[in-house]
Amino acid sequence: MDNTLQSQLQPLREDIDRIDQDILDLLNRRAQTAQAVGQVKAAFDTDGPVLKPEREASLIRHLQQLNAGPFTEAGIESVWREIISVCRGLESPLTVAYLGPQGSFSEQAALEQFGHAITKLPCASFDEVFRAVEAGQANVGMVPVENSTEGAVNRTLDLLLNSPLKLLGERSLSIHHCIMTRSGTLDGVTRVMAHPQALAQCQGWLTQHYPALSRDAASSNAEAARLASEDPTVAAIAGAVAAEAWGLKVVAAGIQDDPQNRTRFLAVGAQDTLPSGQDKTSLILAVPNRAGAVYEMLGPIAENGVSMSRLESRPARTGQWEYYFYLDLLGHHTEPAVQATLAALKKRAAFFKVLGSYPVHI
Ligand SMILES: O=C(O)C(=O)C[C@]1(C(=O)O)C=C[C@@H](O)C=C1
Repeated sequence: MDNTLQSQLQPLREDIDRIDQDILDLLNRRAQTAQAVGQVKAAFDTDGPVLKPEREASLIRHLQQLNAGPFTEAGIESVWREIISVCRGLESPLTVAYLGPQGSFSEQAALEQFGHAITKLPCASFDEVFRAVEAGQANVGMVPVENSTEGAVNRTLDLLLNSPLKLLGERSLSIHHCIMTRSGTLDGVTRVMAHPQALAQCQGWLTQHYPALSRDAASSNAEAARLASEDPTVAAIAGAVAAEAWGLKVVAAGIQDDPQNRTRFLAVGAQDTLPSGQDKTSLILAVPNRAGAVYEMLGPIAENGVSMSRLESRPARTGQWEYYFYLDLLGHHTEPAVQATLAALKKRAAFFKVLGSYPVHI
């Protein structure tokens, strides 16, 4: 028997070649079917969006349930996000706005959520992301809303309060920060730049290792990387993707104070999202400034057996110690228990705004 490595590998690789050809045929059948879906949508729903977040989420969850392995559940999600991305792109291109420039964590979140077959629209600020979607220059926007170390991203909360856009998805990303420079060392570096959130997430490490470096805010980590690529006295804190995007060398990786550091991103758009089977509803409330008001506000949530996964407050800027409360409830706003809860909350609240229902991302 021929026992060389090559002779054993060859038939297995021939198997893989045949399987790949089958997959390719199936992918093309899927792509043609998606094009047919696109034509039906165009015929019935002249201006309706091609993107159906509820269908994408339920289809991926269903495949994960069917999966017998050894292909992993995470693998199913990332592979099908890309398959759907290409199919969706054949129906109609999806433009996604996010805080740039190239290499930002927002870009990574956008690519993980919508796949690589999108048109990217990197913006200079969160405000610009909202403006781009509101003006129809982008179909959706992807913005960070909370970080596990630093808490809420306040600008996003304020924009959600005033924007007509709705939430259509969420995604949580592991955030591993690196410190990077042109040379790969900190020789000659006098200051470190990053988004204030990232500087805060790495403050312990910076104080311990480089207390003398001045810490300067940039509009985004990727922007700090871009600046560091032009100035050898600047180090940037950003993700490894940004180092590659801007030709920088990583001096130290994983410098965030919490190794489990995560950021949750929200997708915003002009469309409503139907139930996917596992959804969240986000809303903003204000209650009168009197004793017991917050306790009473939460009553209908418990009475209807609805779970609250998040409660955040923001000053209402009235100078009266009044607050907006940002709530995430489990369930779609069309589910009876959530519907009853929202109706009761609306009756009690001085301000009430549903931001939208969207598929839960685990
Ligand atoms: O089912 C649809 O509505 C489609 O357009 C197909 C498809 C897919 O590729 O599965 C593509 C885009 C939508 O966001 C959802 C699903």
